[in-house]
Amino acid sequence: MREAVNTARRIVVKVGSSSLTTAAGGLDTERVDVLADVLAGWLAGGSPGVEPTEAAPRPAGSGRRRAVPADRELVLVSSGAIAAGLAPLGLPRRPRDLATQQAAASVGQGLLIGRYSAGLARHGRTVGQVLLTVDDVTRRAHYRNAYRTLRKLLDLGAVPIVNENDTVATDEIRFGDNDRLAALVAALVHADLLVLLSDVDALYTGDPARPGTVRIEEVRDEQDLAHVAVGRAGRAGVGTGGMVTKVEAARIATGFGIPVVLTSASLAPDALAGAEVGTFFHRVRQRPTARLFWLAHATSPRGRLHLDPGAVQAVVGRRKSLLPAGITAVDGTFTAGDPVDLVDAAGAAVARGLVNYDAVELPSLLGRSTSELAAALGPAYEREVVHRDDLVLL
Ligand SMILES: Nc1ncnc2c1ncn2[C@@H]1O[C@H](COP(=O)(O)OP(=O)(O)O)[C@@H](O)[C@H]1O
Ligand SMILES: N[C@@H](CCC(=O)OP(=O)(O)O)C(=O)O
Repeated sequence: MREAVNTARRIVVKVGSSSLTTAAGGLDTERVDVLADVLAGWLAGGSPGVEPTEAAPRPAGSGRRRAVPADRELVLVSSGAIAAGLAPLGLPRRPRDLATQQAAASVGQGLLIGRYSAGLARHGRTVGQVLLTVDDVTRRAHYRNAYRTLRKLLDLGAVPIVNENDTVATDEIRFGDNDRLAALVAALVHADLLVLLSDVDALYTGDPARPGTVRIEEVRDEQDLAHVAVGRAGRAGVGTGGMVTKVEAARIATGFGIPVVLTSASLAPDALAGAEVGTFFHRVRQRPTARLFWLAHATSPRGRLHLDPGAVQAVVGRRKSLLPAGITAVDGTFTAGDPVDLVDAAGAAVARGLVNYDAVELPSLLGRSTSELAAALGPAYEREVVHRDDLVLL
């Protein structure tokens, strides 16, 4: 039994397109219903899977509805909009071009959320659709807004169902995969557990279609992943990121202190009951503050500050603030307060931080000491370019 699963009170469950679609294409309504039953079972505090899963609708408030303890909260991140829109639009396979994907998502998202609404209503649960773009979880003002909406839905006892807002997301600003989005949502709501459900029951040492690969039961650190061939999306042809994005999502979540279970949708009842199925990623002990986590994983840097080797050593090795003297060049257009990357001589990003100057101010300050700047320009110029409290190492 997994203690971290059994004690989790607020969870984020992400389900992939491959677990929600039929072999012929289109939404597998039966599988959506089963998932809704399993999730409602977990919310009700019982052993999921013991909860009745009959397909027939049952009136809300009927005698069989369980009392709902308020201490369990669930956010569902569901893919499947594009896949669900294919059959209704007569599309034989997942389109490659963005416009057709957006059209399919537009049709499919409604069908998807409609089915979840009906499925969870059978258990007296209300769902709320939350469609997010990258900006909503990367820009700080939006991030707070997204948090407030999710928090309010949870407070009102609803189940937020999140997906990327595919119909407006362009190639440039797209997440493209919901695994990373789910990890960011888990961090956003301070979840106790992230559950990634796919069409494969666990992370394997290599492509599970090949003979000889074995299930990885748990991952404690990067060492455990050293010999794993993490591959792209599966044969179903509807998923996007494959294991690459799931392992990346697990890294993000565990780095925020959130353990992750990766398994198949069909094993979800066992996984949620704490059984040792799938792959369990242990949390990495050190938990950054929410603000620094946001800085490392959710922001898009607005510029780059090039550091000389001494400044890299000071910032990375000694955790010092970045001063103008150690900067050799500046790229990008940013204003004070924006996130920027600090890069070494080879151009590799070593840290990210909130900059204290506008981009236009910096060139004339580079290479000069703070005391020299203060004497020449006034005490306001004594400030660090990036303060160490606003810095996170990458
Ligand atoms: N090392 C691995 N272990 C498990 N699955 C893997 C591995 N490498 C690649 N895969 C593939 O990743 C697929 C799951 O990813 P994907 O198709 O994107 O699913 P989803 O739609 O659930 O996000 C599996 O079907 C499997 O074929
Ligand atoms: N937003 C897209 C999901 C893209 C995606 O991440 O798919 P998947 O790899 O199946 O989780 C959709 O709803 O179709």
